[in-house]
Amino acid sequence: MRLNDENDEEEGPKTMSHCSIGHLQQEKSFVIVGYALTSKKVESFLKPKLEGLARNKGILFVAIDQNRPLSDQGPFDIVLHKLTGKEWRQILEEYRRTHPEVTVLDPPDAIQHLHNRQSMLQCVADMNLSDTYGKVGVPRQLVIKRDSSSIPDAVTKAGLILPLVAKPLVADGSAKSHELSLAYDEYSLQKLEPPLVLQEFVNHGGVLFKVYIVGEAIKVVRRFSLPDVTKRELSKNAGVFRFPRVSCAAASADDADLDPSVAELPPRPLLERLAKELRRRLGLRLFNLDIIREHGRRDHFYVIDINYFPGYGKMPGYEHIFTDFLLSLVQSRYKKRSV
Ligand SMILES: O=P(O)(O)O[C@@H]1[C@@H](OP(=O)(O)O)[C@H](OP(=O)(O)O)[C@H](O)[C@H](OP(=O)(O)O)[C@H]1OP(=O)(O)O
Ligand SMILES: Nc1ncnc2c1ncn2[C@@H]1O[C@H](COP(=O)(O)OP(=O)(O)O)[C@@H](O)[C@H]1O
Ligand SMILES: [Mg+2]
Ligand SMILES: [Mg+2]
Repeated sequence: MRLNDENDEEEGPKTMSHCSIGHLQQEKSFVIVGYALTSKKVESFLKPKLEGLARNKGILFVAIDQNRPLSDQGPFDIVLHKLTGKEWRQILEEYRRTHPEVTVLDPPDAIQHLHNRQSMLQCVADMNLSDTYGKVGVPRQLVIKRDSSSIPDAVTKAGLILPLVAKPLVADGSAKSHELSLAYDEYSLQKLEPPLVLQEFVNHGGVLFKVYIVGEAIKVVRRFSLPDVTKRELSKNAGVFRFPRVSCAAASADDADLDPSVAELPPRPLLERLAKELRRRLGLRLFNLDIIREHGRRDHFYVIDINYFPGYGKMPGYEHIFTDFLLSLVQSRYKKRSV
């Protein structure tokens, strides 16, 4: 059943009462997706084109009111969320327990796993993926929990090779969690505030691959990244340098005139294996990976970052991919029920 025609595609969201949502869900088999997102995320993700296409496919997005009990809202088929805080996590866990019929995208404890830059990459390290298409690993890294004066010794003991990228251990989406630095010598790292992850910087030709995952769908785009650090630069420089959010701020590198050996996308079968295994190990369906290729080694890849519910608004064709995914969730639930 279609609620509106193609011309209505650009229309904005509708506010609905509990009663009218229930009516739409039951009578016209609409899929009701409750969402709890920041206003920034609503703007970048829930664009009129997505909402219009969704409505034409029988999906309605309904804002969750955080000031009212979740159980009093809906009924929802799917809950889509990206909010932080212990209180919200508890609300969601309780809701999942009392509403097993609702798909919560994604489970809070699985998301929590990505909020620490050590546990985030552990699954990739454990997989140790290596096949005819290539090798996927993580850069060598060291966690400094406290006492910045111990850093030079710890770096020497661990045998980490400079330069190092210093990243806040916590990756909770706050501005602070994105304040990264590049260190040319280990002594200067004493200036930084633990808890930190110190990661070997891998030269990768200044381009990274953003691998977006939406359920079983995978989409890869190129982004500009930090330039390579030469041996000469390393020997001439000392200190730690804060760097801005390069990949986020930079324009897409998809249309740039790049060296083909740098621009070549990672092999599709390798990404498919990686995504499938990570979906299973992480228990997540909505995430992206930042992947780099070691400069000059065609089939050596490193995952450097994993983000929950990333900026899908920048993923080409996300409206179709996302709505198909939402429908597939409901269909697989329906199939399970009727077995
Ligand atoms: O806002 P956007 O569209 O830039 O999305 C951010 C992502 O950008 P990208 O997917 O790389 O384009 C961004 O990815 P990167 O940090 O660039 O790797 C994060 O996923 C960010 O979420 P959080 O701050 O880590 O919770 C994302 O921010 P939120 O939109 O989730 O706040
Ligand atoms: N080990 C690394 N080697 C080379 N460049 C890196 C490395 N780690 C991070 N970077 C660069 O720093 C950027 C931000 O790091 P990332 O771990 O993705 O943090 P954030 O979660 O803030 O996006 C990356 O997009 C990439 O350009
Ligand atoms: Mg990143
Ligand atoms: Mg990140």
